[in-house]
Order: sequence, then C-alpha cells, then structure tokens
Amino acid sequence: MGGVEVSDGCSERCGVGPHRSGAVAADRSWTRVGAAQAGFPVRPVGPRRVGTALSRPLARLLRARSGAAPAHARHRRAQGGKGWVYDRIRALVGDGLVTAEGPPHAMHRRMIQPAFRSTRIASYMDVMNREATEMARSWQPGQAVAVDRAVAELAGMVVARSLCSSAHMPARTARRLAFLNTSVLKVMSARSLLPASAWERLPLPSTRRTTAHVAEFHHLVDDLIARYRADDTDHGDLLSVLLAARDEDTGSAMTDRQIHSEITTLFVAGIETTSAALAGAFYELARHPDVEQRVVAELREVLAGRAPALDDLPRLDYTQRFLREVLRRYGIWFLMRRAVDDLEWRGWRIPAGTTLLFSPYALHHDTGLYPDPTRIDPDRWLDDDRPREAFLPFSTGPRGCMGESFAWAELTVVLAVVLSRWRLRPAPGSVVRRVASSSVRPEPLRMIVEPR
Ligand code: HEM
Repeated sequence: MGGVEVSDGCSERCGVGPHRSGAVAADRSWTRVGAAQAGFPVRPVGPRRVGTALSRPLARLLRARSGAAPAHARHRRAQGGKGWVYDRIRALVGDGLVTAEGPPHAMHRRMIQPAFRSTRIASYMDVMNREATEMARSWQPGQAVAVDRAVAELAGMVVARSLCSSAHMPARTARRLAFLNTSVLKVMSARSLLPASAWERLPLPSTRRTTAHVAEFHHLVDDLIARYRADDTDHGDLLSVLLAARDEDTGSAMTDRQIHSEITTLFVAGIETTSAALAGAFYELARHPDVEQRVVAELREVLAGRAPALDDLPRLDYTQRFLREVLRRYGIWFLMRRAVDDLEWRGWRIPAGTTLLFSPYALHHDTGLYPDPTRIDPDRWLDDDRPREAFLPFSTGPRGCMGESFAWAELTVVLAVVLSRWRLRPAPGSVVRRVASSSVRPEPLRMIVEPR
C-alpha cells in the first residue's frame, strides 16, 4: 500500500506527534520533496519531519476573500491555485471540481450544488442504508473481516449507487467501478506525493495494471453517460442532476467530457475519505468500550432499531461528537495551495507561484487547541469555544468539501446499521498501523465480528 506510517509518539518511525505548531508527517523522500517543491520557508524540527508552523493561519487564508478585485480575480484570489499534487490527480479526473480552477470551477460548483441539497441527501441515505445492511448481513458470527477493505467497497458502492440508481448500472458494474477506482487511487495517492513521473513510464506490471484499470474505468463511465443520454429520464440520482444542470448565466449544460470528469471526481473524492473515517470509527470504538457503550445506547434510544433519517442527525448528539473526534484523528493529511499573487503575511513573504502545504491533521493535533490530542474524547466538544477554523476536516471556503452533508449522513447510517447487529473487536495478533496517503487511516484492520 502506498502511504507513510504515522504514529502518536515520537518514536524512530514517527513522522508526527502531539505538538503546538503543526507538522506534516513525512518519510525521508517526502521530507525532501515537500521542502524543495514547496519553495517555502519550512522550519525543520527533526530529521524526519517538516514543520510548517502555519496550519492555523493558513486555515484563515482558506477562508479569505479579497474585496477589491473584480469577481473573476476575486474568485481566483480567494481559492488560489491548488498545486502540483492536484496537477497530477488531473491526469485521472480531468478538470472536475477538485482539480478545476478559476471561473470554470465556480460555474461547475454552482451547477452541481443542487445534487447535494438536503432533499437529495435524504434519498442517498436510502442507498447508504441498503448498502450498509447488505454488508452487515454478509458477515458471520466470529468471522474475521478485513474491515478496511469492507468499508472501502461499501463507500465505493454508496457513491456508485448514489450516482446511478437505475438499471443502467447493474450491480456488477457498480462493484467494478468501485473496485477500479479504489485500486487506481491507491497507486495515485502514493504517486501524487512524488514530483517525478519518469518511473511511471517504465513497463512495470503495476503500471500496466493501473493503466488498464484507468482505461476500463473511463470506458464504463462513458458507457453510463451514453445510456443516460439515450434514455433522457430523471432517475432522481446524482447523474440525472449532472445531466440536467444548467449554468444560471448562460443556460448551457455540461458536455459529456465535463460530466465524465465530475463523475470520476465524485468517486475519487468520496471513497477514500469516507472509508478512512469509517475504518477509524470502528477501530476507535473497539479501543474505547465506554465510548462504544454510549454511542450504541444513543443509537438505540433515538432510532429504536430503524435506519437514521436526515432529521435524526442533530438528535444523535453523542454519536456526532464521536464522529467529530474520528474526523479529527483520521482526516485528510494535507492540502495544497498555490499563491496566485505575492502575499505578505505575518512577516512571511510568499511570492506568487509558491506552493503552500496546509495540514488539517496537524491542526487537529495542535495541543493548544486540543489538549491530549491523541485521546478520543467526544466530550471535548461540549461547550466548544474553539474558533471555527480549528476544525477543518472538510476544508472551508470556496473549495470546501461539496460532499460534507453526504459524508456526515453516510458515517452515521453505516455506524447505526453495523452497530445494531455487530460488535467489532481487533483480530487477535493483528497489528494495526496508522497509515497516511491522502487520509490517515488504520491499516490493516482485521476485526472479529460478534453478534450484539
Ligand atoms: C469523511 C469524508 C470526507 C472528507 C473528510 C472530505 C474532505 C474534503 C476536503 C478536505 C476537501 C477539500 C480538498 C481540497 O481543497 O483540495 C474536499 C473536497 C471535495 N469533496 Fe470531500 N470529503 C469527504 C467526503 C466526500 C464525499 C462523500 C463527496 C461526494 C460524494 C465529496 C466530494 C467532494 C468534492 C466534489 C470536493 C471538491 C470541492 C471543490 O473544490 O469545489 N467529499 N473534501
């Protein structure tokens, strides 16, 4: 698996630990790559760490908007460019929401927004419930389940079925799309950390396999778009919204190529992030029986055995606070931005074109904001008076996560469905590591499932 191991202490293998300033966990090559590529005044705090000391102020920059510039420039300035990691992801997804910049990004964001309104989320929750129930029903008492893989498949199926709920995508195609995306992403996540691409052109078996998987994925997506175009029916799913979307200024629709990029983007954005959080949730519940007891009790009391609906979420207060802790501990490792203009900022001179690294993970482990940050403590969110930018698992501002409500719903539904049937315990003898590629997650995660 691509990615680097992170740990909570500051052992020999550790890239990151509790600290005040925020640091990017790094293996040796990434330390060099990160510092050199960033062209940024990093403060080395150890042989295997890159200290940024900037996560909190950068969080403010993510929100910042310039008032004086024309709308065009204002948008570009507000979001900045995104940096070389995104340039490399673009090879897979094209100019979808995650990678597009400037006015095309703003226009697509407006066009896609209706797909994430609460009425739509409510119908995706049916998909989430169905898929989670199928996964939970497939387990046998005492079985050792590779939970990290199971939740990745589940997250893939949820995205596939939310995109396309109709018979145009048979179950085997949905499973195949989810599989191909996960397989390609594993390689892409590892490669996106490396600036050089020459070795990717070597005829290695892994490179050939990835190329074949990418081609098959794109072919299946093209086929799906063609079927929907021919049928011209609103199936109430995400793909129907994409096809019907019109730009409010020009009235123009998205081309097939743009829709293709957005579908690929939703797979890329919605699977690894959510599955990392789900794996983190099951792992932490097994490690904290007291927390598990309270989550299970609340789910029972509020839901009385039924699947959660959208308006149940605010009533599941302890569960949501537990999930906040999970997103704090297992979120996105780093984001990147490229300065569009020269910036003078807190004594730092940042020339246009500079790539900035921002680590939500480091921010979420800042001891000034989160005392004892490695502890899972849902009650730390009671009477929370931290600034808004202290918690950014979904980033913020004009490039904040489009699927945030979708993700909250999915995490809650899957937890409710699985915990109503099963108690998960780490398999004896298994060693679980905290691994970071684009998100931090526990891996490998083999767990024994016991009937509850
Ligand atoms: C726990 C789950 C998730 C987390 C932690 C998460 C986090 C994030 C973050 C940090 C970003 C900003 C990335 C950047 O600036 O480069 C982002 C963007 C995005 N996310 Fe999520 N995400 C999650 C789930 C989802 C899901 C389920 C979907 C869709 C089904 C989704 C769709 C998107 C899209 C389309 C963007 C790009 C938004 C834009 O640039 O306008 N995400 N996400």
